[in-house]
Order: sequence, then structure tokens, then C-alpha cells
Amino acid sequence: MIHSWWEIQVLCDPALEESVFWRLETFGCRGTASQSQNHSCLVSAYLPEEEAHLLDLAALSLFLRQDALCMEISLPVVEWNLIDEQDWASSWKQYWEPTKIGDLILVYPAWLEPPTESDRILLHLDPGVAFGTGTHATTQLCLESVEMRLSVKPENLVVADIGCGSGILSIGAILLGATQAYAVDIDPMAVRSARQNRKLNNISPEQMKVEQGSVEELLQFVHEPVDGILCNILAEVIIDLVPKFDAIAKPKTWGILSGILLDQAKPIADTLEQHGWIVATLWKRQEWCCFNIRRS
Ligand SMILES: C[S@@+](CC[C@H](N)C(=O)[O-])C[C@H]1O[C@@H](n2cnc3c(N)ncnc32)[C@H](O)[C@@H]1O
Repeated sequence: MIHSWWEIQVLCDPALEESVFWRLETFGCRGTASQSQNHSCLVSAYLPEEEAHLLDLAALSLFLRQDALCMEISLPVVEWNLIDEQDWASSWKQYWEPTKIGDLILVYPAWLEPPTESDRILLHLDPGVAFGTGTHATTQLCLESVEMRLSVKPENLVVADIGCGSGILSIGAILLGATQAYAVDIDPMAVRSARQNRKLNNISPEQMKVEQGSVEELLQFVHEPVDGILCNILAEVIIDLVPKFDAIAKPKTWGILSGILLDQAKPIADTLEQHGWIVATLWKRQEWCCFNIRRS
């Protein structure tokens, strides 16, 4: 069966780019990518046809225009077209390039010939329809925090990756020295993508277990509390998940939470405090922030 996708393209002022990413992500888009075009920015994003009606797309366009009006910048041009899965695969891949993250990782598109020599650890990735190419600030903040946490070379470190998307955080953690990662995502397409990327990076299914679900499902296969929790999901979802972290945490467990807009930081911090977590550091990039947390 041919699967059709909406290709949504937004030509906007670069100042609007982060809002556009956020709106598209909230809308449920996958494979979001951007490229510079003269003094503008072209953001492309993809969504299965059955997940949006024309009216939804029109409303999205209206929100994007309202965002630009509030920021007093030029209005974006928003267009959408239906394309089939094969076109989708080639459409967005052309915009994605190898991306350095932190001091150690180089995220490398799986369809490009890898360099024979590199002073970085190569993380091979084909996210398919899943979120997590490494180009988004929220993923970068997470991976940089993982690098910082693992710089002390801990032994037998186990992480849980909630909302794994392409698996980029679990794979990154293992390449940086974690012994074991448990990854879950409610989206079956993300589960498929994370498993494929695990294979691309020569990681065994035992070392990186990937299952469909969330914290509840994680509990069925994680029998010991983990050392680190990685979670890059929208703030509203994180607020619901924080009370469930207890079940997989021990007194020294740390967490890295991303996907949080700066103006959502306070409710997240309050929720964490109410559930026995301390915000150790808060890293910012553009309008996003990433919480490094530990038990109080
Ligand atoms: C922003 S993406 C993050 C992907 C990847 N971890 C990264 O850092 O780039 C968020 C992912 O969380 C998943 N998700 C959303 N709500 C969830 C929940 N309650 N439990 C588990 N996964 C969830 C989505 O399907 C999506 O793949």
C-alpha cells in the first residue's frame, strides 16, 4: 500500500524558525528540517496523511502567522502538498547534513559514505519518520548533557530513554560509555527506527532494549532502578511523567529533561521539587532549556 504524507513547507524570517519547529512538533510532524534561503529560512516537515485534515493545516498556518504578528516580523508563507512515502524519503534527506554535537559526537546520515578518519565518535542515523536527527536544539542539549555526565567514565551505567524517537540519545549514551540503555516510545514508527539505528551502530538488542510504550511498559523489563533518565518530550508530557520516575529511580539517579520552552521552566521545576528532585543545572539554547536533575 502506498502511504501518503503531508509535506508542510514554511518560508519564514529566521527569527520565527524556533516557533515554527515547536508548532510543527506539537502538530505531530516528523523529519523536520530547515535550510537557509537568502535571508529567509525554509522549514520542511512531514506528517502521515491520515493524521491531519485540511482544516487542521489551515489552523496551523493561522497559528504560524499569529506568532509572526506577535513578534512583529514578516508573515511566513505556509504551503502543504501530499507526497508518497518514497518521495518523502528523498525530500527531507537532502537537507540533512552531518552534525557535530558537543565535543565528541558526529551524527552521520546513514546514506552518506562515512569519513575514513574522524576525531569524533560517529553516530550513524537514519531516523526514518521518527524525531531525533540531532539537528534540533532539544536533542543537542540532551546529548551534550549526556556527554558531561559520562565524562567521569562511570562503570556499569544504565540509562532509561523515555520518548526515544530515532534512538539517538540511547545510542549516544552507549557510544559515550553507558553499559546499557532501555528505550521506549509510544510511537511504533519510532520503535522501528530506534531498532534500525541500533543495528546501524552495531549495538546489540541486549545492550539497547527498545520497546513500545512509556514508563509503565519500561517497568516491565527494567528490573533494577537505572542510573540516568533521559527524556526529551514536550513539557506537558514531562509534567505527567515526573511522578512516575520514582519507580525507576534510586537515591543517586540523575535525569536529563529536554523539550522544555523557557517559559515552561517554572511549572516543570515546581513539579520536580514536589516529587523529590533538584534542578542541578539548566542549560539554554534558543528558546529551549534542558534540566539536569538529581534526587533531593
Ligand atoms: C521530541 S521527540 C525526542 C526524540 C529523541 N529522544 C530526541 O531526543 O531527539 C519525543 C518522542 O517522545 C515520544 N513520546 C511522546 N509522549 C510520550 C510518552 N508519554 N511516553 C513515551 N514516549 C512519548 C514521541 O513519540 C517522540 O518520538
